[in-house]
Amino acid sequence: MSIIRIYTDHDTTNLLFTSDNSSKIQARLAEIGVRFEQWQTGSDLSAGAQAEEVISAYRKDIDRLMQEDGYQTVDVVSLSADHPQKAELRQKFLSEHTHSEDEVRFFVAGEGLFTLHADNKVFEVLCQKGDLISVPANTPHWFDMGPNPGFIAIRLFNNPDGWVANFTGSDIAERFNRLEN
Ligand SMILES: CSCCC(=O)/C(O)=C/O
Ligand SMILES: [Fe+2]
Ligand code: NI
Repeated sequence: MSIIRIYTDHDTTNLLFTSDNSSKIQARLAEIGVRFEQWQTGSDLSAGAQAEEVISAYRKDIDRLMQEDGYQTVDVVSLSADHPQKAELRQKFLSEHTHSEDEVRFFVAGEGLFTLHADNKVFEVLCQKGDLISVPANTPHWFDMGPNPGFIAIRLFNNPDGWVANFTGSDIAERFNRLEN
């Protein structure tokens, strides 16, 4: 079940809103320009699946997003709990950062905690299989896959160079929830 929790950005105890209703999640994220959708997932791929397999299973959806929204490149992050570099990979996304381009992530399998910082608030979104979430250009955010990751996400970028993180230097992410798995 996908969940949103919204806090004031300077007080981790001040929970302003929470819901597991997808329309409410969508509406609250739309307020900060974030696209959230739930899609049917046809194929049963498991975390650790090869990128080519994931891309070919979702080729039609990927092509549609590329055509409709102008995304130029696609990649796959696919991680299971037996990955030898899971701790380093978790660390890579764990601090607040921005990207200079819009990006879309679609969860083909598993789950991950995306947290966006906008409008003096923190929006924690537990994304599950079937969830599509966008991260608008220059929106500070972080992502926790947890200590025992299990997810596959397709990422679409409109920058041909793909994923570049610009770290803000803030320690805000350390004060909010982490994913326990
Ligand atoms: C769920 S995709 C991996 C995380 C990622 O791409 C990102 O930008 C996290 O901030
Ligand atoms: Fe990011
Ligand atoms: Ni504040």
